Amino acid sequence: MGRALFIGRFQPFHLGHYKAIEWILSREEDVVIGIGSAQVSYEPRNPFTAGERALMIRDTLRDTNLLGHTLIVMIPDTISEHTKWVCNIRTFSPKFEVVYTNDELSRMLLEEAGIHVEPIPFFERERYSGTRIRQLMAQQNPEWRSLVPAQTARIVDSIKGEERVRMLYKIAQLI
Ligand SMILES: Nc1ncnc2c1ncn2[C@@H]1O[C@H](COP(=O)(O)OP(=O)(O)OP(=O)(O)O)[C@@H](O)[C@H]1O
Ligand SMILES: NC(=O)c1ccc[n+]([C@@H]2O[C@H](COP(=O)(O)O)[C@@H](O)[C@H]2O)c1
Repeated sequence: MGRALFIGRFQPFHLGHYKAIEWILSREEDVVIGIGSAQVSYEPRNPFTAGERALMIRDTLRDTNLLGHTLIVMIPDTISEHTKWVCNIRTFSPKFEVVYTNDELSRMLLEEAGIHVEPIPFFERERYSGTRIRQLMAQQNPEWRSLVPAQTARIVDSIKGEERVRMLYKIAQLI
């Protein structure tokens, strides 16, 4: 039991992410939630700002009493300078013993830097996927609401997020 880092883009924060955090906290004392691609927003694959994503996570964890075991940090990308990304992680996160991620590029970069990496079991991956949720939002299909915590849905509504995703897909000619 120590401190872990869990990295993701959380576009948006969904129930698969929430179950992953519960699972990590069944093995670790504390989890640092690293909001990856923190500098990116208003893109079809990354519609929400780092601040909006932080609110989705904070409000969900506060209402489920996990907030006291978590810390949210922003991790900006180093775009094509992949070897510098681990340096960003060390700059923006407090020290940790292990990183949880299923992203293969992240795993490779972290392991090459001598960091211990563990995978996360997927929870109902066919349902809980950021890509699928953004597609449903772009189609204005309310099914996305059953795939995210109520607190995420509330933040998305407060920023007219469904309309934003639809517009971003339209601009990119994805719908
Ligand atoms: N349903 C899930 N169960 C467990 N872990 C998940 C689930 N969905 C995503 N994760 C993991 O959470 C981390 C962050 O994921 P990310 O923010 O990319 O979500 P995603 O659903 O994979 O989104 P996208 O489809 O936009 O890539 C990754 O390691 C990812 O594998
Ligand atoms: N060079 C880089 O900036 C670099 C390399 C590997 C992963 N990452 C980031 O790590 C995060 C991985 O999270 P996902 O599991 O959501 O893909 C993403 O934000 C991704 O951009 C960044």
